[in-house]
Amino acid sequence: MISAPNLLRRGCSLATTGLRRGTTAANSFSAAMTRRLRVLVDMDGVLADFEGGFLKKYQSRYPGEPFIELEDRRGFWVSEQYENRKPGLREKAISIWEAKDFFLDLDPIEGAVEAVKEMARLSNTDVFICTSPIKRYEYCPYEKYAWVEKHLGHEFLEQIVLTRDKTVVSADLLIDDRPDITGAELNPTWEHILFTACHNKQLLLPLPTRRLPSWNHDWKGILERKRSELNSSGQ
Ligand SMILES: Cc1cn([C@H]2C[C@H](OP(=O)(O)O)[C@@H](CO)O2)c(=O)[nH]c1=O
Ligand SMILES: [Mg+2]
Ligand SMILES: [Mg+2]
Repeated sequence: MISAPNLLRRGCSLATTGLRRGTTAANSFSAAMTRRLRVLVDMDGVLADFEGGFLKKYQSRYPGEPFIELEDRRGFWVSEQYENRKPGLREKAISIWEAKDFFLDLDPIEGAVEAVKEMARLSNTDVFICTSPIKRYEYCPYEKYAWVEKHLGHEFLEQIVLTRDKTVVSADLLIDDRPDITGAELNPTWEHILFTACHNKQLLLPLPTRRLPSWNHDWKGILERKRSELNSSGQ
């Protein structure tokens, strides 16, 4: 059994106050406390349609160049597959997401806005949007904030975590379309849930990686399973 001070340190909230007579302090504390679930939700490829937005702007800027249909996309990096298709396309691809308004104009992924708003309303649940800016920083960081305000509302600006290294952010779950998420922390606290995207749909995942195929699938079930795992392991 974890001690009450320990539970407090782990971020539990007091659901009720006061100890009832006839119960031990430890029992009262564990009954009265609820462990909050912290979920990181990635932005590009999970909330914002990076791949669809890229293809649309690429085709209109470079109408004479070959392009890759979304169903034929393979590998996380768009620029690598374009360069393999035709040498020189790497720079053209990069020019698309480095341009002004690329990140701001991205359409929301189907069901994402409703799902994340609903997730944030769940009790004992904290949701953060955890997203990596590109290193050309003229537009991208600003536009990511502006996108969140436009689609999720002003209050969601409190929930943004901008980082190039998601492994140093502590949480219970990270819902992200990138298959290989590595960084300075070799043992991130979160469990990665791979959000299915055109570039990762054919990948065979190393066990025990789990997928969320879309926002129309049972994301609540994934959160509830995690919540009960954490409760039963006493974390
Ligand atoms: C270059 C590139 C970036 N991105 C996204 C991932 C990062 O956002 P996010 O962490 O929100 O998924 C961001 C910077 O690399 O752009 C792709 O999804 N595919 C790409 O090919
Ligand atoms: Mg992503
Ligand atoms: Mg909540």
